[in-house]
Formats: sequence, structure tokens, C-alpha cells
Amino acid sequence: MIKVGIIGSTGYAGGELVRILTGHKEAEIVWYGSRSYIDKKYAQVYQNMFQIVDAVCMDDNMEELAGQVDVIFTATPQGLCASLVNEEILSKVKIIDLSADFRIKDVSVYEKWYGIEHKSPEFIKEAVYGLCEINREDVKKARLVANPGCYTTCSILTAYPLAKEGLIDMSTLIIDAKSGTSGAGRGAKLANLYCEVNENIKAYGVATHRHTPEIEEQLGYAAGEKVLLNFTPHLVPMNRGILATEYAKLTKEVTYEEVKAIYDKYYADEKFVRVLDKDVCPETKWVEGSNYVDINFKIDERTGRIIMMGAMDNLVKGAAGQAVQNMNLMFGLKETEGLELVPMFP
Ligand SMILES: NC(=O)C1=CN([C@@H]2O[C@H](COP(=O)(O)OP(=O)(O)OC[C@H]3O[C@@H](n4cnc5c(N)ncnc54)[C@H](OP(=O)(O)O)[C@@H]3O)[C@@H](O)[C@H]2O)C=CC1
Ligand SMILES: CC(=O)N[C@@H](CCC(=O)OP(=O)(O)O)C(=O)O
Repeated sequence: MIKVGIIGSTGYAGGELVRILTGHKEAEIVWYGSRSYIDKKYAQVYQNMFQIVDAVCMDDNMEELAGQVDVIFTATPQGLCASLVNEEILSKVKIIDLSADFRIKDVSVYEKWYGIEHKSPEFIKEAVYGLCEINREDVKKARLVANPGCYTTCSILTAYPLAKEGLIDMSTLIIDAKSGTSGAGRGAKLANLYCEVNENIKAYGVATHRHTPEIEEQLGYAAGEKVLLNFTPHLVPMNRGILATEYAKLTKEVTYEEVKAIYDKYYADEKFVRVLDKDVCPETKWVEGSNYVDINFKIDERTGRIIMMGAMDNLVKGAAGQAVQNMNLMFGLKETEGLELVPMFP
């Protein structure tokens, strides 16, 4: 059994880690980390765990935890993991960080977009960007995984095959994305109050959202060139789900069958990426609660553009599910263990 510690187990991403790992046959959570609920039963924080999880929440101490578990998930605010990790800890335990601390390779880009000083830049180079479908072999060998962001996972996987094959002009790429409010976390914020979110849709972080450089960097590696793109997120009145609609000029004339063959080349064997049948648009409701990303595309012959679409659950493939997928790879387990979650509906 793999022993797991979760720092930030009481947040939305941490709560989803607990839900998924509770059904995992090879892993056992031994540390439910929290600052606000120390000594309180975990099932009192999240009542869906009543009579399922009997443990109490414990104060976080990464040094102490490193000696007791095989893997630590940090589902905590930006900057926290980077401020705690050190060589001694990494020599004892594997870390999967759900925050953005180790996602961006250029520390000055991280510091500019996040507005915080990076406390352990010496580990950025070593950290593996944990997008399993793309970096599977590196994840298997990693001791520190940077779990990708929610918008970024959906945006990158949706465009990746076409970027990699040079089929889209990367300078024309525009990503329009929508997210449910759980993407903003459980902490009380004015912008996330019921009356602010309900019956409302708004763009935010326009031209400044911190996921922009992460998407640019990863799609830049795929395309083999520096990528600058427009990424506009929107907050929509639902709990979970991300929908990304991406537009780009095609670099040559192609048929539906040719583009479909490219998507199949990358994803036909990927359990968690479903390229839908022709003309079926991805919808968040058909992936809710699951680790799937649903993808499709449409060629607009009139404008010479292709429209790519992706839908995903931000808390599962966009956070906890992907983190468990990374853990499975790091420990040589079946990649899908604990993740064969059928989407829920309604
Ligand atoms: N929500 C989402 O859809 C996604 C989130 N992420 C990332 O996951 C991380 C967690 O996000 P999310 O769950 O939404 O956030 P929440 O605000 O819901 O939860 C934050 C968690 O971090 C804990 N925490 C806060 N400050 C500290 C601290 N100084 N020391 C230790 N623990 C602390 C909180 O503990 P307590 O309340 O017990 O004090 C809580 O458990 C973030 O980095 C986020 O970017 C990534 C992908 C998707
Ligand atoms: C709706 C909402 O507020 N979403 C978050 C994205 C959350 C996320 O998962 O991204 P990270 O992993 O990088 O934190 C945001 O826009 O900042």
C-alpha cells in the first residue's frame, strides 16, 4: 500500500483527492492536512465522507510527513509548496504539487504572472510537468511533479495534436474558456457569492490570466516555436466543469478525415481523452465527476479556421484525478487505478 499525505485536504481539490483515493486499491491516506480544522474529524468538514473516513485533520508539517508517507500531495495556495520543499524532503518522499509553483520553467515568468517570489527555484528544472498523456515517461521517473492547471489541461490537450503536427498557425490561436466556480476554491470570496455568480456570466483576467504563460509554454514545446496567444477565461454559474473553445488559422487545406486521423494518432490509445464522433460538441455535463477530457473540432472552410473544443471536470482531470494519474505512473501502478469514474448525470 502506498502511504499518502495530503497538505490542503480540506480544500476543493484536496476534497476531491480524498474522494478519489478512498476508492483506490493501492493507496491509503494517512495524513489529512489542514490549518483550520486541526483535530476535527474529516467527515465533519466534508459530510460525504461520513462513515467512510474516520480520520481527523492534522496540522501540516512537510518535514515530519516526509518520514511517514511515500507521497505528498500539496493542494494548497500558490507559493506554499515552493516555500516548504527542500532536498532532504525530496530524498525521502515524492511530491505532487497541485499549485503552479513548479509548472513554469522560467522563474521570472512565474514571478511576474503570480506576483510572488519563488522560494525554491532550484527545483524548477527537475520538476516534471505532469500532463500524463504528453509527459508519461518523464512522470514515471519524477520525484517532483507539477500537476497542470485546470484551464491549461483542457486547453493544451485540445490543441496539442494540431500544434505538434504544424497544422495550425500558432500566432492566430485564441482560447475562450469557461469554468464553474469550484475552480476558484472553497475560500470565501465576494466574487463567488451566490448572488454574484448565479444567473451571470463574465470574463475575467482578460489578457492577464496566470494560465496564459503555462499554456504558451507547453504548446510552444509542442509546436517547436515561441507561442503568444489570447486566453480569456469566463466564470459561469455551475459548480464544476471547464469548456475551452479554441480558434486558429489552418496552415493548409485539410479534410475532416485528415484532422481526425491526427487526433487519433495521439489519443486513440489514451483512456482519458475521448475524441467525439463527427459534429458532436463536447459538453461539461458528459464528463462531470470523471477523469475524461472530451474533444472535438470543426473546420470552417469559409474562414480557413479550425475550431477546437474541449470539456473536462476541473476538479478531476483538471486537478485531483490528474494528480492520482501522476501518482499511479510514479509508483508503477496501473495508470487508471482509482480513476475509472463514470461521468455522473444529471
Ligand atoms: N479548484 C480547482 O479547480 C483547482 C485547483 N488547483 C490548485 O489546487 C490548489 C488548491 O486549490 P483549491 O482546493 O481550489 O483551494 P481551496 O481554497 O479550496 O483549498 C485550499 C487548501 O489549502 C489549505 N491551506 C491554505 N493555506 C495554507 C497554508 N498556509 N498552509 C497549509 N495549508 C493551507 C487550506 O486548508 P484549511 O482550509 O484547512 O486551512 C485548504 O485545504 C491551488 O494551488 C489551486 O491552484 C488546481 C487545479 C484545479
Ligand atoms: C474559476 C476560477 O477562479 N478558476 C481559477 C483557476 C483554478 C485552477 O485550477 O488553476 P490553478 O491550478 O492554476 O490554480 C482561476 O481562474 O484562477
